[in-house]
Amino acid sequence: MDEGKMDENEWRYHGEGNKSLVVAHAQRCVVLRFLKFPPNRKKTSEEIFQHLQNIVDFGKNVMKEFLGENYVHCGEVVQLPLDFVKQLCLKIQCERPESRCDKDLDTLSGYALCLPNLARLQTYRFAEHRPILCVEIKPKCGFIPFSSDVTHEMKHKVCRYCMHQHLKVATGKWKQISKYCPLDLYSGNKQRMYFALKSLLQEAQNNLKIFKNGELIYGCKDARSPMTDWSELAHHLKPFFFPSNGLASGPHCTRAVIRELVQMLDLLDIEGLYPLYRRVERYLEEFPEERKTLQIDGPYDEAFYQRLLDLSTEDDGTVAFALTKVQQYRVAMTAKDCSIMIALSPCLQDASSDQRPVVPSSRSRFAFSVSVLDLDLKPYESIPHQYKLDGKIVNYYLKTVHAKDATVMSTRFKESEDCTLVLHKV
Ligand SMILES: O=P(O)(O)O[C@@H]1[C@@H](OP(=O)(O)O)[C@H](OP(=O)(O)O)[C@H](O)[C@H](OP(=O)(O)O)[C@H]1OP(=O)(O)O
Ligand SMILES: Nc1ncnc2c1ncn2[C@@H]1O[C@H](COP(=O)(O)OP(=O)(O)OP(=O)(O)O)[C@@H](O)[C@H]1O
Repeated sequence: MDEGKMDENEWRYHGEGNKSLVVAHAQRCVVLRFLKFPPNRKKTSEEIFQHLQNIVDFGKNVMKEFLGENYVHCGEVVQLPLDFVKQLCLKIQCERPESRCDKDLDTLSGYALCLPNLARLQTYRFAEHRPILCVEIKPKCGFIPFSSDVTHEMKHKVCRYCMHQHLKVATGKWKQISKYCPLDLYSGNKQRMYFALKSLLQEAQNNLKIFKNGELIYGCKDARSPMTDWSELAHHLKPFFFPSNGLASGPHCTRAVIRELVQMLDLLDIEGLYPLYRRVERYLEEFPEERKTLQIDGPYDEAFYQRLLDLSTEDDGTVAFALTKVQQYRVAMTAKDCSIMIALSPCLQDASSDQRPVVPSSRSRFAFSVSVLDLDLKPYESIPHQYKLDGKIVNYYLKTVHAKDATVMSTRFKESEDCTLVLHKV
């Protein structure tokens, strides 16, 4: 990319989350990922550069180690002409979903991340004439906490995602409860995985997006503008799968990535972690200058990674123990909130001779690539928020859903809500 000759007309809005906004190049397989901030919270250019560089280092030194070299694309920090960024920001503003406009794209620093466009195939040079389908799933936390610090019995039965659904609908984030449960998707049981994918299709929320040739064709921008028309989706998908019947590769690829268990670095659950966070906090209040030595805000280097590998849960009362658990928790939180992109492109019968990974479905064959994205380390400061939110989710669930079920129909809870059940009624 020639940063000296940037033209906003060559870029189009691609998507955004809570903290960053992505634009894709119209011809080339690259995207630019910009940070976003609330209007009154501006950061200096130097802080933004450091933040982006930390994201790259964390991807390189930590997440590649946990998830595998092939699945993590760290990209690089680029400096862009401020004029280009300002024009681009104006150009894409009308395409942004209303619910995301509480934060502004950073147009002051000129820094962004340049990454491969993961909605395209990553395993070989992209041939422009081939159609590409890409499924993006944000699976969320796929296990029930096993820590003895958990105080609510319900957390051993109903997973955080399923409980959180009730609070999200009550607060108007989404209109209806999704039947998707991450434990189904991660189960390895075909029927449960099928149910999970079907439920994602029925109620995509921010957990499922489908792109065709890089354009979003299925997904939910926000509760106000759902974009989930099944017949339109079928129309888009038909050329990919007809005459074979059924999606072939998604769950298998996903499972290969998920098997790595990074999420389970959350060994103590937020309930067990919070007192350790407080211990680190007390230490930092006394010795603020130690923040750097403890690598709270980076650098996320090899030494940082090595310390994450200590899985002991025996608390010797030290700050070092507390710090290790805090850093492991931050990594687990990151893995619980990342997305997986599976790009698929139909290929010819002899494609295996090109040494591309190929998924055979009943009739068609697909070259594919799998990538994990949004691997920014969760901030240390978000731990108190996590602690409060956890209590809020469980209490809301216990007060409303479970209480109602217990009085109206005592057996209904077990049948409909228990995430540890193996089979679903379909
Ligand atoms: O807490 P959760 O589970 O609601 O996750 C938040 C996500 O909400 P979700 O439930 O997936 O709709 C939330 O996603 P949305 O903004 O709702 O699309 C963010 O990913 C948030 O991360 P961050 O604060 O931007 O780093 C996520 O916050 P973290 O908990 O990962 O810090
Ligand atoms: N390298 C990439 N290639 C293609 N699309 C991407 C890439 N990176 C991000 N995207 C798209 O942009 C969207 C927003 O990116 P991302 O999830 O990183 O945002 P975020 O604000 O950091 O997320 P969160 O809401 O979890 O904080 C993704 O859902 C995905 O569709």
